[in-house]
Amino acid sequence: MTTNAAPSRVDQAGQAAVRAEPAVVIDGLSHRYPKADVLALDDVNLRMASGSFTAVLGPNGSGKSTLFRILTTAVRATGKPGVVPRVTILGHDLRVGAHAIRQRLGVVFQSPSLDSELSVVENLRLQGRVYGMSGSELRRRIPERLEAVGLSDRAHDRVGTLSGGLARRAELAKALLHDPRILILDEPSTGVDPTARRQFWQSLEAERRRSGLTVLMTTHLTDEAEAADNVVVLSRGRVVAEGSPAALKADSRAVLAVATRDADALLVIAEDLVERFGGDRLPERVFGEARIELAEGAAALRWVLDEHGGAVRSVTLSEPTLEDVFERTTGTIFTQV
Ligand SMILES: Nc1ncnc2c1ncn2[C@@H]1O[C@H](COP(=O)(O)OP(=O)(O)OP(=O)(O)O)[C@@H](O)[C@H]1O
Repeated sequence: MTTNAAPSRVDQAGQAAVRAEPAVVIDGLSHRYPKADVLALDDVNLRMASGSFTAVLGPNGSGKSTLFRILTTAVRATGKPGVVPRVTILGHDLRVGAHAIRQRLGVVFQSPSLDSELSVVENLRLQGRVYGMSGSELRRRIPERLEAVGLSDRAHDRVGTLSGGLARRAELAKALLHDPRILILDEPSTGVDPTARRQFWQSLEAERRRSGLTVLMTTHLTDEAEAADNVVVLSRGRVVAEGSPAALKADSRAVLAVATRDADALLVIAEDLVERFGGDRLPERVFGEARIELAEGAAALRWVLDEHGGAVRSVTLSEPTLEDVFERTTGTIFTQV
């Protein structure tokens, strides 16, 4: 018998538990490329809440693309001896549920995946057929998606004639065509100018608000990572930092940057600063400039000017940025590739 009674406490608790279930659960994920004998991922553990936005930052070779390939089901994780990785996406185990996962996953690749000889609409029709969409469904969805990414007026143009930024938005329309629950993007703004990047992100944000999409993105750009709910920093296949951008910066100390006229003087000042103020020297971004992360920034700044004012060309004290967090945790200079 069915009733219209309000859900019991147990039902409500059960529904809340379902809602609270993370969209992505990664436990003990390792991957070794057997031929090269490279351990590209080493015991990665992550949770992605449903509807959240996670950015994966890391230097070249840190394992970002490997993580992307595994989560998009293109590569099967090898694990490590004695440890079977467990990856669950929308409740499906990646090892046995890859087909079900693909139906609910949208993917934006770093390199173009659209046929440049076909129009935007023709590309989307092809994509729709891959997902088994019917004619009427496609006729409804394609204009909807093109409008969402601001490409309605270019629908019948050949993809090869679009600017880099518009082509990226066409890629986004393609990835969202089948209404996925999770969108995974691999460095989506590589080579795109700042205005086009902003438009791409506005389209994606609008889609997130509309549909509650869960987003995972690998990136080299800290300004993109700033917009994420959770930032994961990868280095040599391991997660070396994780948290909201604000929490990651709050865990870091102020950064004092000192430049001198003379390289020997710089060495002396940097060593003294580390010894006196217990700072950590960050990788050198600009030749002849030492950057030191320390707790007593203001006192250190005064000390540099009092003791070494004559040798100093410039000295600045800044709040930590995500670049600083990246450099401290990976030991690698942050480069915008
Ligand atoms: N197909 C492959 N065969 C062998 N080794 C690989 C393969 N792909 C990646 N690797 C190695 O695995 C490690 C991680 O590479 P991966 O491409 O995942 O890093 P990444 O963070 O995406 O780097 P990038 O930013 O340069 O794309 C590197 O040491 C890389 O050389």
